[in-house]
Amino acid sequence: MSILIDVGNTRAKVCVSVGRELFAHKAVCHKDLIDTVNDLVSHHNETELLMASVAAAPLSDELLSFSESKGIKYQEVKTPPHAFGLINAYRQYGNLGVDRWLAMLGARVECRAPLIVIDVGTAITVDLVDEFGQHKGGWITPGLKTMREALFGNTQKVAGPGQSNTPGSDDLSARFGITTADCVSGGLQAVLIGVFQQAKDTARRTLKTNTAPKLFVTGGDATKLPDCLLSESEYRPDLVLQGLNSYRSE
Ligand SMILES: Nc1ncnc2c1ncn2[C@@H]1O[C@H](COP(=O)(O)OP(=O)(O)OP(=O)(O)O)[C@@H](O)[C@H]1O
Ligand SMILES: CC(C)(CO)[C@@H](O)C(=O)NCCC(=O)O
Ligand SMILES: [K+]
Repeated sequence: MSILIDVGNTRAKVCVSVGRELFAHKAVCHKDLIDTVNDLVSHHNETELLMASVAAAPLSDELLSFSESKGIKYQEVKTPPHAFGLINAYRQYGNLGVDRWLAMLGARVECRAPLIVIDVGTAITVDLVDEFGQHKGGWITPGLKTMREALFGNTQKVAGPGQSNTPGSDDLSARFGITTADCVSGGLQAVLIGVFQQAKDTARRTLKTNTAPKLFVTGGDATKLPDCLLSESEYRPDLVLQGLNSYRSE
């Protein structure tokens, strides 16, 4: 039995794994991580901690000390040049975010055909993998909350109390808004639709094929994608944790 920890820039995602099965999922803010892990450790014996982080180092150090104090095996996964049949496209392989690496691994477990992973978190990342497991590269763009905060932080009149600024299932990008709230929501949806469309086009051109690769979506804001994007995607909330599960030692 292992405890898997995916530390993102906004939140940490934690779960317990037995074989291929993941359960007891939790998403917590960084300051609650140790307590959450401690709670899981006290309810499950013979555990090992497996973690991957794109956040600042102190959290990894805290988890290491915690594991040592409990006498639990601890492993931090870093982005490798290749592993489990997946090949990193970055020449400076360690610079590729480990969450991007693990999400691709998680998708590859399920699909050996060409695939795109779109992770809608603090940042939105796009990554393409071909049928041979070769990562072909990707994109990094601001996430929804990051875009909203940048917009509101740099304008006087765009943010306002009571305005709903999250894109919903209503396709606001199909028409133009006539309230500030609709203009912002529609604008964010248009950005998302543009990223998806461009990802599919660029993937087809990169792979020199007319077939669109299978599209996997994950991340804390994936459920806020407009219906037209969700309906063409495989939604896997725990893709990064699934990838991390490949590293279990048991
Ligand atoms: N309870 C919550 N607390 C904070 N953010 C939440 C919550 N529920 C959903 N979200 C959304 O999830 C987004 C973060 O997604 P996620 O947790 O996947 O990011 P992350 O893994 O921390 O970030 P990244 O991997 O990009 O560094 C936030 O921008 C926010 O809009
Ligand atoms: C892009 C994020 C923030 C997405 O979580 C993360 O994967 C990261 O910090 N990456 C490092 C830069 C890179 O992947 O090139
Ligand atoms: K993430």
